[in-house]
Amino acid sequence: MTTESPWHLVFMGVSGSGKSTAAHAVRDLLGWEFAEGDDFHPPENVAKMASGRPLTDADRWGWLESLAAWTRERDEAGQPTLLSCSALRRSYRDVLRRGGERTFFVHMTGDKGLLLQRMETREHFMPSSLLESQLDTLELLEPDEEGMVVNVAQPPNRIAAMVLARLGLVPRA
Ligand SMILES: Nc1ncnc2c1ncn2[C@@H]1O[C@H](COP(=O)(O)OP(=O)(O)OP(=O)(O)O)[C@@H](O)[C@H]1O
Ligand SMILES: O=C(O)[C@H](O)[C@@H](O)[C@H](O)[C@H](O)CO
Repeated sequence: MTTESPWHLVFMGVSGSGKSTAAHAVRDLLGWEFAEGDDFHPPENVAKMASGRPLTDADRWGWLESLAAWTRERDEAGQPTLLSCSALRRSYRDVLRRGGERTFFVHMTGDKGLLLQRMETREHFMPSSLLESQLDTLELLEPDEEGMVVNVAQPPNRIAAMVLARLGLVPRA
């Protein structure tokens, strides 16, 4: 009997696009282990963003590697995962795909006005002034990348249901 590789769902998109919220909603349905990408940033990265300066590729590589390593560890143990990570560029997603064969990206999108409004009404180290550079850096999923696009202007439980339906996953009892 062959065992299929576990799924690794990465909720991607610019800051404030609702990655963590959607991932939590999916976790509530599936019970899979979840990692918040922001928690893996070294303190220098967080300090840089908090001071209103965007990260560079060089700032991001080590962080992405640590996320791929977290995923890979679980992949080898046969465990599916959920991760929130901006994964803005194709090359960043290439690193994350090393975490496991069945990596699937859920790209959270929304109008800039809505994202700004949501960023401004939450407590977070990321200033809304960085949204512009996040949008400039973003590279959309390419046709050969496994994933889907979801508009964040709908309730988290509906987003979660769409993700499960797309992958044929069934909520735990
Ligand atoms: N589907 C939704 N409906 C209503 N509000 C939402 C939705 N998704 C997220 N929000 C709100 O928008 C804000 C940003 O959401 P969230 O923290 O999940 O985004 P994020 O992409 O993980 O952000 P970051 O990458 O900056 O940490 C939060 O205040 C959250 O409650
Ligand atoms: O690649 C990046 O620039 C970072 O991941 C940011 O996106 C933040 O970590 C996150 O969005 C914080 O809110």
